[in-house]
Amino acid sequence: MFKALTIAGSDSGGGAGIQADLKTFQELDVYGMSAITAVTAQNTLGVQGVQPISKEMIAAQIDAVAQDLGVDALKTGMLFSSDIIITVAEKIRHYGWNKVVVDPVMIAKGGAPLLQQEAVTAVKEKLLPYAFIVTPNIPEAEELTGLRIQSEADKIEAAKKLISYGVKNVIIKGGHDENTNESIDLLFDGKDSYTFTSHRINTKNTHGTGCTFSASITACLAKGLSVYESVVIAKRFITAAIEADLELGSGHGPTNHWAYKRKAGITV
Ligand SMILES: Nc1ncnc2c1ncn2[C@@H]1O[C@H](COP(=O)(O)OP(=O)(O)O)[C@@H](O)[C@H]1O
Ligand SMILES: Cc1ncc(COP(=O)(O)OP(=O)(O)O)c(N)n1
Repeated sequence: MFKALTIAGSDSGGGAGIQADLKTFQELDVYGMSAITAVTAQNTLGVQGVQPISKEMIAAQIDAVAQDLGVDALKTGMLFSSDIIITVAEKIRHYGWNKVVVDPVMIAKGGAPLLQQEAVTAVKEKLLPYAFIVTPNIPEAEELTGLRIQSEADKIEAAKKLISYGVKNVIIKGGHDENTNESIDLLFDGKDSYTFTSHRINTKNTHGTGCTFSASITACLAKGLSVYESVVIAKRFITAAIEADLELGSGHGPTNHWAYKRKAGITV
């Protein structure tokens, strides 16, 4: 039994956040656990409300999981404030967890802020030193490094800067690079870089792609796969999930978390 923890926000619409993470863990045969950092009122049209959880309650959720169930790997998603980031980083340090995937969630697809602007420094200084893998999209990588990203060389430069903050591996995702008909994710391990390419799927239903991708990586790390192997599986998982997108709601619909297993012919 492999176990993964997500420390992230709740998306009432079920497409992103904790809900996407737990669906992904389940589909990849990993037992999923959660520490909720914020509750959002959210659907495919956008975010209608955000209520952060107190840092004491977040710490209590993490302790409850750590002290009884155990954690093989964890991911962080929406962390909202500096206080929450510092609380989570302190728990990661305390429990000595090293399979830590940081998805530095900043802004939802509809434009709603999921991280306070003044908390960007806390991500860099307090959380990234504990990250085994960080998975920014292009705007997030630009915000964290202050660099403009327009080419593969720019992605490598930005990845090097992120490594200088103490991260072991960087994946800069290509979903926002709409100048190409491909979606190219770049992995940099501090020495070598690797690209993972899929055709760009023409759909508006990409709500929760980043959460689902980072949760897939976390599940694979929990099972003992290498970083490279985990990204291979995560890319297959998210591509299948976007290809078989769900026409739910009237805005940006969620991805299809069943698709990867169904593609492999596994049905119940
Ligand atoms: N239209 C698309 N077609 C194919 N893959 C996509 C598409 N949009 C996003 N992806 C993939 O989904 C994952 C999440 O990327 P991205 O959308 O950049 O993250 P985020 O949701 O954090 O903004 C990456 O693996 C990326 O390549
Ligand atoms: C509660 C919550 N967490 C994270 C996100 C952002 O998810 P992401 O996978 O980056 O997808 P989009 O917001 O780009 O659709 C969220 N919306 N809600």
